[in-house]
Order: sequence, then C-alpha cells, then structure tokens
Amino acid sequence: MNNIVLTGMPGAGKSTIGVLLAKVLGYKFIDADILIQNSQGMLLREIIAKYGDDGFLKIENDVNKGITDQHAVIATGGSAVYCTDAMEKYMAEDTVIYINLPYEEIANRLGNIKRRGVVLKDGQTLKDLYNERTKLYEKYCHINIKAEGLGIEELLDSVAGMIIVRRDL
Ligand SMILES: Nc1ncnc2c1ncn2[C@@H]1O[C@H](COP(=O)(O)OP(=O)(O)O)[C@@H](O)[C@H]1O
Ligand SMILES: O=C(O)C1=C[C@@H](OP(=O)(O)O)[C@@H](O)[C@H](O)C1
Ligand SMILES: [Mg+2]
Repeated sequence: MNNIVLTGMPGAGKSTIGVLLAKVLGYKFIDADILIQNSQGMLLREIIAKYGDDGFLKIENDVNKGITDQHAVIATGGSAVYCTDAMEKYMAEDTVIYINLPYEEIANRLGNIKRRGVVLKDGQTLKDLYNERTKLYEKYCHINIKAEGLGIEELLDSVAGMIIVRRDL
C-alpha cells in the first residue's frame, strides 16, 4: 500500500480527518488544495474566477498527478473526482477512500459554498452537484465509508480500521 487518498464532497471532512489519519499512521499529510493555491499564488476561488471551472480542473488534475510523495495521506479537493488522469493514477497506485455523507449533512456543513470556492456550473444547485458527483466518487474509490452521523474521532477510527483490514488482506 502506498498513499491514502481521501475523496468526497466539500465539507465531508477530508482535510480534518486527513491530518489526524497521517498522525495515526505515521504518514505525511498533503492537502492538494494547498498545493494548488501555492502553485498559482492565489486562493482557490480566485483561481476558479480567473480560469473558470475547466481551467481550475486542469490545474487540479496536473497538481494531483504530479504528487510523487510516498506514504502520504492526501486530502483531495471535492472536484478532484472530475480529474480523470489523476483519479486513474490514484486508483492504480494508492488506496482511495470516499467519505460518503448524505446530502443533508453536507448542506448543513457548507454555509456559503461560494466563499470556499466550489466547482459549480451556473444554475447548478448543491443538490445537482451532489447527484452528479456521487456516481464518480463511487466509481473512483476502493473503500466507501458511510460517515453519516459520525463525529471526527469516530470517523477517524472507522477510516483507520478499514485501512488496517485492507493491509491484512
Ligand atoms: N466528522 C465530522 N463531524 C462534524 N463536523 C465535521 C466532521 N469532519 C469535519 N467537520 C467539519 O466540517 C467542515 C468541513 O471540514 P473539512 O475538513 O474542511 O472538509 P473537506 O476538506 O472535505 O472540504 C469543518 O468545519 C469541519 O470542522
Ligand atoms: O468540491 C469542489 O468543487 C472544491 C472543493 C474544494 O476542496 P474541499 O473539498 O476540501 O472543500 C477545493 O478543491 C475547490 O475549491 C473546489
Ligand atoms: Mg479540504
């Protein structure tokens, strides 16, 4: 097993869990969103405003594909699931974990999603986005964690447990 890659909707807790998981496993922690910001010297929402959704996704694909670290927990951004090359590389080389939450729980966590910077087409609602992405998160994962109602520590235990089971297979 190489890297652990966390995917899921914005607000699912990828970044929060990722850093804690890295400590538990003794791995490095990489937040792909921070790599994207550093690569452009701009905030995510500024990159989206400047280059549009497609331009942002190209940068996101390149940044994720370009990660060469090993033994790292990688928190991807929610839109990484559209980055086909990067997701295929992650699926081939790493363990991809989808943090799967019901729509209502995501909606409650995301107040102003525009401020965070989300790849959302004009007229598309959060619900539309959730439905569109769910199929992709399910396609590009090795482990689908049902995280409904789990607090941070409970989710951490669940994810770490699944990784240990998979290692033992
Ligand atoms: N298991 C959890 N239960 C409740 N709130 C959580 C949980 N995990 C994360 N959060 C909260 O949800 C918000 C989004 O978390 P974040 O880690 O930034 O998500 P992501 O990286 O998936 O977008 C934060 O306010 C965080 O504190
Ligand atoms: O889902 C999205 O469209 C996005 C999620 C963000 O990351 P988080 O999932 O960590 O919030 C970030 O990559 C970018 O602003 C786009
Ligand atoms: Mg994040």
